[in-house]
Amino acid sequence: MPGESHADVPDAVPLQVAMEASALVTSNGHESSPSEPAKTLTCSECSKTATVVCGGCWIVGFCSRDHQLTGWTKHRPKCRPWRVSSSLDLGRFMVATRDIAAGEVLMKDEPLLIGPKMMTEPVCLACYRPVNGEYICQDCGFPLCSSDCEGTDDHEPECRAVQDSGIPVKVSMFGEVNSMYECITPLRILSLREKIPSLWNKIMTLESNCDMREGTEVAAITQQTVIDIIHNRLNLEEDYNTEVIERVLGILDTNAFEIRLPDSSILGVYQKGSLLEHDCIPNTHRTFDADLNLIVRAAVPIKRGQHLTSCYTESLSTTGVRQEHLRSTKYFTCACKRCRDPTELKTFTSAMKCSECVEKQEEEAKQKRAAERASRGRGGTRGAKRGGVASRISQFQSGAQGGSSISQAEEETVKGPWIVPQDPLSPSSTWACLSCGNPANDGYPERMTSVMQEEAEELEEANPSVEACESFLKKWDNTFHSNHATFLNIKYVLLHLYGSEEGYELEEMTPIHLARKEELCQEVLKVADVIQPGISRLRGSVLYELYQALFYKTRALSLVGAATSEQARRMAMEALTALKECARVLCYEPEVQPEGQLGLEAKEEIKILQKWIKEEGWKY
Ligand SMILES: C[S@@+](CC[C@H](N)C(=O)[O-])C[C@H]1O[C@@H](n2cnc3c(N)ncnc32)[C@H](O)[C@@H]1O
Repeated sequence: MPGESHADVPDAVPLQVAMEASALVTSNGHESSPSEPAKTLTCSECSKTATVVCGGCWIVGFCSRDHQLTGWTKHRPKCRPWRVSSSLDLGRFMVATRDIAAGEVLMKDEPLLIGPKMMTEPVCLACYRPVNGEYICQDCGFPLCSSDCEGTDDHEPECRAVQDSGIPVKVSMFGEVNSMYECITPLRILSLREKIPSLWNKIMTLESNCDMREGTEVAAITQQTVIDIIHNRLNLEEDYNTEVIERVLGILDTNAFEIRLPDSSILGVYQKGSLLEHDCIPNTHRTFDADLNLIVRAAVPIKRGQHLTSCYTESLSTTGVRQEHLRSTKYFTCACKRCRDPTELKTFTSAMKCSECVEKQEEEAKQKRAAERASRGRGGTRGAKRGGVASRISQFQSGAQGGSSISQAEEETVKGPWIVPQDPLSPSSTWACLSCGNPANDGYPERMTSVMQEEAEELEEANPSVEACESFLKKWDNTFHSNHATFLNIKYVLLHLYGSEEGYELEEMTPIHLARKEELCQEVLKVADVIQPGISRLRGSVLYELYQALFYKTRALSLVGAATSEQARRMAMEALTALKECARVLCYEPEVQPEGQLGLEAKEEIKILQKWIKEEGWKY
């Protein structure tokens, strides 16, 4: 159109280039290739033979750049770098139609419906802040935060249903899960059938897994709670039969996203977002904006033809836990490359230690040390052994020179003394040691893992301290791999406590404690880089802590003259690299979230750190 700005119109890609890339994708053997632009592709403006395709989607053709520009207003709402495909195994899924850069927005999706979580403590049914019963809705009795939240559209369905039942709700326990809330989000969906049929129809297109859900424990539990409340407490049996409620429950189980708000979490149902396939190593990253739109970005570069994936489960958990969660709530067995590999891509996040092999290795190491001592006694280097603090500080300095305290982990091979499931996709798999091949006793890994897991949960709930976390790790160190998911969760807590707990404030921390903080950050990051690569909140928040550990370490060692200026410069540059990566990774997080705030702080601190490095006189 004359005078219209074309600043946001994607490039025109010559048809030949698009076709060659398409052939490349197919010949590279990616799981699925995008629909190749047909040789007879026509211009979507004038129907002449196309010579270019839109560089935003690589799907729609034009005869010229001019027609691409004139057609942009029409094409723009549909222009996206992915298309929907389907298969028998996966149902519908999304495939990249062109190469996508990390950070690129793949979709912005408005919520079809928002509601409280099924298992929630009482929250305001309009703004979702936790409530204490001081204010209740005059019409239905559900607690709200104030009169401002009364009469909102969101709260209308349950409010009307309770009013029609003639018996107001009475919530008397606060701060703990209340079963009355389980029916609210399902009821909000059900009410759309009459109120907004177009929205209802969209929600009904989502996968419900109803046939798989039937007869399961999850279905039995919801029968007792949700269906009973809707039928018997709210007298809505004639409006909503069991079948339709179960379908809605299935849709919620399968598709609802949990949205973190500053003081609570809620559920959101999204149409496009629901088509993302699961992978335990996702290639997309999601956030929610202030209007609760779902924003999905590429977490890593994505190649044309690759599926777009998201992680439906807790990625910092063992294969057994992830598989069980996916089977019982999403009704499929994940066969991603992490799940299929007993070592989980050498992260060993489910592995136990084989005590016999460890003892054997320790004995061999002892004999090797003794032999070395004997050879030193015959004229080798004298006084090489330095114990305790001195050795930790020297380790700490060598870290600054490019060595790493986790180099042992670097050398880990799939032949280590690690007990892993032989068939990780089977819940009844046998476990065996990768080194000696001996199988573990039946059920032993599962029992030990759940005992440790329970203890870790108690620890996390009890406001843990540095001391408590360290003794937990020490207690289980002989039984589990140091990258076990439960260890990593405790290490994540611990690396934050070093630097914040009273007595461990950053300014006060000893070099040894700073070294420990750095070591913990490196250990968690090393796994996070594999299981949550690229743009990830986990990586971002650990990188910030790593920057702090490195910065204070540099300062502490420089102050006491324990680092040469070259070493100090190198450590400071490492701190700067961690900080820059942290800012890059967290720049997409909403400001209302702690990670968003951390990203902003990181951005500011980059300038301060650069100034400091300059003032210290180190070149960079
Ligand atoms: C949120 S939906 C994804 C969209 C869905 N495929 C559809 O057609 O509507 C989740 C469901 O998709 C299927 N699914 C997603 N990821 C999968 C995967 N990695 N392997 C097998 N099935 C998967 C499962 O049926 C799962 O319950």
